[in-house]
Amino acid sequence: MTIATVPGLPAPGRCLVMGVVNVTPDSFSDGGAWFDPEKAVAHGLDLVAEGADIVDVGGESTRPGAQRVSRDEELRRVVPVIEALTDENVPVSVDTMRAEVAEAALDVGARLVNDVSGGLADPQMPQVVATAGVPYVVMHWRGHSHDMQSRAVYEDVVREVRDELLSRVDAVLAEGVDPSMIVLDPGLGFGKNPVAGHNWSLLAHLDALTALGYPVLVGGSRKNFLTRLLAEPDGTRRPFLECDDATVAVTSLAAAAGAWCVRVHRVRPNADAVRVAAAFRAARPAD
Ligand SMILES: Nc1nc2ncc(COP(=O)(O)O)nc2c(=O)[nH]1
Repeated sequence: MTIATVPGLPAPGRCLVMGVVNVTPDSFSDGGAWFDPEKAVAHGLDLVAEGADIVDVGGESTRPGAQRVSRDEELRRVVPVIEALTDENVPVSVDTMRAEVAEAALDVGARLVNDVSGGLADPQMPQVVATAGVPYVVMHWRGHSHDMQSRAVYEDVVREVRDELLSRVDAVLAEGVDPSMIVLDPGLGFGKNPVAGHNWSLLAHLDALTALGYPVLVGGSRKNFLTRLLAEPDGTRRPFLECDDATVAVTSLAAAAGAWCVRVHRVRPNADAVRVAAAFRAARPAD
């Protein structure tokens, strides 16, 4: 059982750990903590010291209901942070839906483009990625945050997410993106109804995506499906910042199921979890 690799990124024989640096005032679980560029850079370096293989830098909150930030504001937020981190040889991915932001990030050394819209938000994105020849995360997405939850309706969420991702893959391949550079992501929390269990269905059937032959990235860290699962008997939701232990459990499950990478806010415990999962997978006969 090998975990797929992506050229130009670490291939340590285990699930990778992508540490999150949101340079935003309003991301759902850590909004504002790293809005100051110096704090953002220091946090990124801390995440690498804790074991992050990649640092994901984003400047636009994608929490449900969020309004978009301007291109110029997004550029102002992420480019200096990415440049400072790449100057320290940190492998950085840029979390953006905008081709111009991706281009600017690649120009200052970002090594991967993480596009939550899978190329739907900006038709120029696939060409930017194809020209740069860098890994491209194509996440399942059904529209911008302000109304994405209205689209969280499925007959069969696993089949529909798989099929919609494959149609995005066809679209970006047609724009010249190299198939070896594509990473798929089920988009946990994006246009998925936590009450309907969509996120758990996708996690429990990750093989529907890993079987397609592309590396799979899973981003479940601190998300609503966890705050709901861990709610008090009276329904009071677990605070986001108290969902890091549950996130580690999700990491273990995803990595054991063959995920290429997990995207997390707390790195150290998840870096341990992917090593546990690698030992577990190595002890099982090849699937
Ligand atoms: N590829 C990928 N990127 C993402 N970017 C942001 C968020 C939202 O979480 P955050 O606001 O805590 O960063 N989730 C994902 C995700 O699940 N997958």
